[in-house]
Amino acid sequence: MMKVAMTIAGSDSIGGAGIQADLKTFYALGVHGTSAITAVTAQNTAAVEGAYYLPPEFVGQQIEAVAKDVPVAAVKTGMLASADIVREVARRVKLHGLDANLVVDPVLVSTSGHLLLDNDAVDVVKHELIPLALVITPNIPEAEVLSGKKIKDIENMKEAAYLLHKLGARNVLVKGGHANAVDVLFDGTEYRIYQPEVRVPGSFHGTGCTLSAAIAAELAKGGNLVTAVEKAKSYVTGCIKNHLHLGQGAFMIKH
Ligand SMILES: Nc1ncnc2c1ncn2[C@@H]1O[C@H](COP(=O)(O)OP(=O)(O)OP(=O)(O)O)[C@@H](O)[C@H]1O
Ligand SMILES: Cc1ncc(COP(=O)(O)O)c(N)n1
Repeated sequence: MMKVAMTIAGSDSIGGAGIQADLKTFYALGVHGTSAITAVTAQNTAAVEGAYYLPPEFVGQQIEAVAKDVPVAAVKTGMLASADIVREVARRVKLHGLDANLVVDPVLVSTSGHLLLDNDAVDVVKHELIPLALVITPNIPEAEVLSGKKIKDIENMKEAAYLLHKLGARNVLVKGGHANAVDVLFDGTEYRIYQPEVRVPGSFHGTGCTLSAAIAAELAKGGNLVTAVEKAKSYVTGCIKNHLHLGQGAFMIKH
């Protein structure tokens, strides 16, 4: 039977990141994609021009409608917008037993520089959502904010992963797209280094969303985390290699 994955994230009108990237990834990797939208953004490859947050209880209602109807094998979270939405998502994850394969992408700021999570929500993500996660997938700036540690090299990525693991996530993947595209996975005991097949020059929109959605898709199909990350990295590298120059800002990756 086809496996079901869910994304809890924001809508991106230009179709490169957020819910749109996640559903394309789920489709490409052969799982049925479902969604709970947290916010609707008016954005393009150059800027986020506006963001409209949905009421937290309506985010919860979307999760409930899906979870009571189909078996959700894996979930990823992306843009969560406000502290109250984060609290509602954490509550629903527990209520519907969605934490076994929960991938938390702690999205803070867009590539174009817009805040996608209110400042007062950062502590709620740290203390209420991250402890439920099978894996969290911060990029370097997010790992710096969440761990309080400056990151300059792979040793620093390992140190940040170690500190973030203490928040209660079962695994931590620090992504190196903002450096040399080497990613570091820490499971509490061992560090694994994922080398990119190639580091493509340029700035890309939606790479992090795509990677976390691909990890969720591979987990939904029954893979373990180490191979799910490996396959997800290879999927996102392929999308980056096939990028398109559609807009005025960051490149659009191609699924
Ligand atoms: N230029 C690149 N070439 C190859 N791989 C890349 C490149 N940029 C990012 N990646 C890979 O893409 C994945 C996403 O990492 P990245 O650090 O870009 O996340 P992010 O900053 O959250 O993404 P987003 O642009 O969606 O915010 C990682 O596996 C990273 O190594
Ligand atoms: C709705 C939404 N979710 C996530 C991102 C992050 O992606 P990026 O860092 O590539 O801008 C985004 N821009 N918009």
